[in-house]
Parts: sequence; structure tokens; C-alpha cells
Amino acid sequence: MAHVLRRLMSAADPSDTVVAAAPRVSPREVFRRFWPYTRGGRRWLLPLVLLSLTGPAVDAAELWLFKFVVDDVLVGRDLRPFLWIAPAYLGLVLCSGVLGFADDVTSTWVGERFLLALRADVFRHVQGLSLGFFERRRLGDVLSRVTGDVDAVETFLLSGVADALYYVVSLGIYLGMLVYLRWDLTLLALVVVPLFWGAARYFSRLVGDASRERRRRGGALGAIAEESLGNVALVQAYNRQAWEARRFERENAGRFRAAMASARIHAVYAPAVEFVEVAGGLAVLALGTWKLAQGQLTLGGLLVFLALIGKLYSPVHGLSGLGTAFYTASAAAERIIELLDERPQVTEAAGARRLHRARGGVEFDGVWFRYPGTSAWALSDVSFRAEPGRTLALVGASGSGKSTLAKLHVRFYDPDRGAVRLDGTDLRELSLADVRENIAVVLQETYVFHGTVRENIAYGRPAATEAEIVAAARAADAHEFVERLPDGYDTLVGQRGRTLSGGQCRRLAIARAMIRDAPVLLLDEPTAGLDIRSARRIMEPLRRLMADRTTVIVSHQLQTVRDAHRIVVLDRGRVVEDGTHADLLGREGPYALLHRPGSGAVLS
Ligand SMILES: Nc1ncnc2c1ncn2[C@@H]1O[C@H](COP(=O)(O)OP(=O)(O)OP(=O)(O)O)[C@@H](O)[C@H]1O
Repeated sequence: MAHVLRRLMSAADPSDTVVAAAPRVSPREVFRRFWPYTRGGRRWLLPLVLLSLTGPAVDAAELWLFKFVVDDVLVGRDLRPFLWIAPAYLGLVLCSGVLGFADDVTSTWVGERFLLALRADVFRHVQGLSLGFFERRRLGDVLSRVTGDVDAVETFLLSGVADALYYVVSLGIYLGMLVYLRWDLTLLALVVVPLFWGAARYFSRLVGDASRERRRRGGALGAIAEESLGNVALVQAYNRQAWEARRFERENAGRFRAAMASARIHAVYAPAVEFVEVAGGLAVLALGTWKLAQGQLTLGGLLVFLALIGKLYSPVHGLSGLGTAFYTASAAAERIIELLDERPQVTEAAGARRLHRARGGVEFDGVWFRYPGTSAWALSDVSFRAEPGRTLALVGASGSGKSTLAKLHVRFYDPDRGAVRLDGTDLRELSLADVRENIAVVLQETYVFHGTVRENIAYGRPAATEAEIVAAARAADAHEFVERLPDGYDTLVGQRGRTLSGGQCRRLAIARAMIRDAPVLLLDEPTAGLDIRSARRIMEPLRRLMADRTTVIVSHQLQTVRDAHRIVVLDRGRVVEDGTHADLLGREGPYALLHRPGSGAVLS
């Protein structure tokens, strides 16, 4: 039987791992991890508990009044007691309304404050993780954790605890009244309690599994939606809509199965519990009727007793069901904990040195680097030096390690061996923010945010004045086209600059780097993806940007490379040549080969 139930309610399909399940965590650990986030609302916890205690008390008083209605008014056929019972009843209802209002508002405030703190912290934490994390994880899953799973933790910690207290207090009050009315009937009513507990324990474990699966599928759905909608142009151009839809469908169906499993568990649990409850109630009714016939109990007393039993079962029911709620919420908490346990690979050393404005000396010294989880070296023993104010060009075939070098340069990763230095100091000894403050980057992928042109340029230095923004745009050869946009600098450019051309995006990125005014410039193929005319057009502003700054440029553009003070040629992660354009051409080595017509030359 248990085996059949388990199969019927199983939600997991381990064959599929778009997003792996987070490691399990004990409820105690969940409390330990998330309790600190209640700090902002902790002083309201006690009033909240007191408020929640008044609810059952008012309920019980209402019931007690009912006993008087039956015994004194109805059975006694006398309206006089009604004159005090009616106002008392109204007073109680009013009182419970006011208390309920205070309880609702306060508990929402405490819960939302908790979420405010937790969500902000999770976001800050994720933002601080190293690039490696984002290259490894699926963004959609991370988003679903930050936005969806965070909310469920609140249920675990606050609503769950508040409910537990409420149930315990209700139980105490109702039990007290029941015993006061008739202890022997109360004992009979309590016989069914262990049955509740047993059922709850069994079912809550099943619910936990189903919830975990639902959360995992939710993350996978987010990941697939983000990937396929984010690349919608590619999906449509290659007619992959149906394939993407199937991928989505598979996760969607998985989530559906998990939701159904959870519904089946609840659907079996609720009637099972109700059966036990009714059986208990009937037994009490039988004995109670007998006591009524014996004159040991009044009619009002019996009715109130039965009503109290109904009320008593609800907290017992609730308390045993809390396990289920806890397991549901802890499935979400596990996913948040996994995220919070992720440590940035690149961290700032204790006592890191501040560096205000660097002179701009860049040095790679015997650098070896392997991407985490891979076995091949992406960089092997790379050494070169860029003198302050000079330009160093990195060339090499695709996959030779140029972008990897760029990533190490801004400390997205640390080398496994060797060192990257700025003005002679290992980047690992410097404040991370200062390293990045001193380097302006224009990356291969042009980053333009959804916002105005002005905001996009000022992203390089938020404190920039209007005049500085315009000056940067002029220097980047962007002013002219910006002026022609419908709202000039206030024009909204779509996400990733979809409403601008590739060259225009690039010029905005150059303006952003201009305004940052850092001593070191890192340009990763600033002309990639542009046609020859557009590429030539941005050369002039690029030169203005590079003047008097140390520039490390990854480029396939012959003009830029030829003008560099030094050229480093990479091949499969190694430096194979190093010198000026004239030197290297004379050597007839790999660099010269790149220029030979008909050689499939990379440099154009
Ligand atoms: N995040 C990553 N994880 C694992 N391996 C990576 C990662 N990024 C790059 N690699 C590997 O490291 C090597 C160097 O890649 P890199 O992107 O630095 O080359 P590149 O010279 O910039 O190429 P391209 O000119 O095509 O941009 C390649 O073999 C690549 O497969």
C-alpha cells in the first residue's frame, strides 16, 4: 500500500537535469541561516505573538456566549439574558475585527521586511560572485531563485512560526475549556490525535519531495525561457521555435507532474484526516448524548463541547500540517542556501592596498590559467609587459586565449600560476574596486543597457556632468548621431542597444570608456562585427581614447595592430612572438603569415 502511494505521488524524474536539485538542508540549518534576516522586524515579533494569542481567546469567548444563548435564552425561553449577551457578542466581534486588522498589518510588515532584507542580500551576493559563476550557471535558474524561491523562505521562518504559535495557543485554550466542561469526553476526543500525527509525518515527507521537484523544474523553466527568449533572433532565423517549445514543454510537463503529485498528496491527506476527525466527533457525540440524558451535561454545554471539538481539531490538524508547509518551504530555502554558499572565486585580500590613480604599467608574468572544471590550459606561461601610455596589441587565431587574457587583466579570474601586475603590484594585493576603477573596458560584446543614451554614457562615471557627457560623446564621434535621435540624449535605447546599429553601440561604449578616464584601457576586439567602413569610422575616436593611456587591445584590425608599440602573438594559450610590426614582419613567423595574401589572413 505504502509502495503504491509512494509511486502515485512521486514527482521526480531524475533522467532530466537542466537544473540540478540543491543539496538538502535540515530545518534547523534553515532557521540558523535565515533568522538573522528577521533583525529589522524582531521588535514586532512579541506584539505579533500576543496579537495572535488573542484570536483564539476571542473565539472561545464567542463560543461560551453561545452556551448562554442555548441554556439561558433558548432552553429557558427567556429573553432577558439576551440583553447582555447581544452587546457582549457585538463587542467581541468588534474587538476581534480591530485585533485582526492589527495582526494582519503587523504580520505582513514583519514578513515583507524580512523579504526586503533577504532579497537585497541575495541579489548583492549574486552580483558579487565571480564571472566564472555566471559562465557556469543558467541565468534563468538564478533569476528564479532570486525572485521566486526567496518568497517561500518567509513562509518557513515567519508565517510558519506564527502559525505554530497560534495553533499551540488555540490548542491550550480549547483544551482548557473542554476539560473544564467535561474531562472524560475530552479524553475520548484526544484518542484520535496520534493518528493525525502519524498521517502528517508520512505525508509531509512526500510533500517535501514533490516541492523540491517543483522548485527545480521552476528553475529549469526560467533557464529555458531566458535562453530561448534572449536569443529569439537566432531561434527564429533557424526555425527552432518548435524545438525550443518542446524543451520548454518538457520542463513544463515536469512541473505539472510535480504539481499533480503534490495535489494528490494533499487530496489523499485531507479526506484521511477528515475521516479520523469525524470518527472522533461521532464518538464524542454518542457519549455526550448519553451524558445529556443522564443530566450530567446541559444542551448548551454539549453544543459548545462539540463546537470546541471542531475548533480543537483545527489547530491539531494545522500543527501536524505545518510539517508539510515546512517541507515545501525548505525546498525553496535549499535553493537559496546553495546560492548563498557560492563563494566568489576572486576575492579581495584582507588589507588589500588602495590604488588611486595608477600610472598604467601592465605586466603578465609567467601566467598559467585553466578555466575551473577544465583540464586544458587556456594560458600557458604567458609573459609580456605594456609600458604606461603605450599600446600593446594581442593577436592570434580564434581560441588562442586573447579574451581569456583580457578577463585576467580585469581580474574576472585569477591566474593559477604567475601574476598579473598593475604598476608592479600583483592585482591580488590591490583593492578589487581600485583595479577596476583604473581600467576602462570596451568588450567584444557591446553592453548597452535599457535606458537613455545619457545614462548609458554616464554609466562609466555616474557623477559626470552634462558637459562631460557631451564632450565624451563628441570625442567618441557619437554626438552627431545622438543629436539626430528623436529625443537626443534622452532617447531610450532598447535592451542591448537593439534600436541602435552595431557601430553606434560601439561609439556609445567608447564614450562610456572616455568618460571613465582611466589610465588603462582594455579593448577586446572593438571593431568586431562591423563592416570595413564602420570599423574605420570608429578608429578615429578609438585613437583619441587611446592617447596617453596604456592600452591592451585585442584586435584583428590591421591598422590598429600595426600602430601598436608592441604586438604579442598568441597561439593555443602561448606567446609565440612578441615585437613591433616591422620586427615581426621581418621574422617571417606566425605574425607575417597572418598578413600573407591568400593565407586566410586573420588581420584585415
Ligand atoms: N568560460 C570558459 N570556460 C571554459 N573554457 C573556456 C571559457 N572561455 C574560453 N574557454 C576556452 O579557452 C580557450 C581560449 O578562449 P578565448 O576566448 O580566450 O579565445 P580568443 O583568442 O579570445 O578567441 P576569439 O578570437 O575567437 O574570441 C578556448 O579553448 C576556449 O574554448
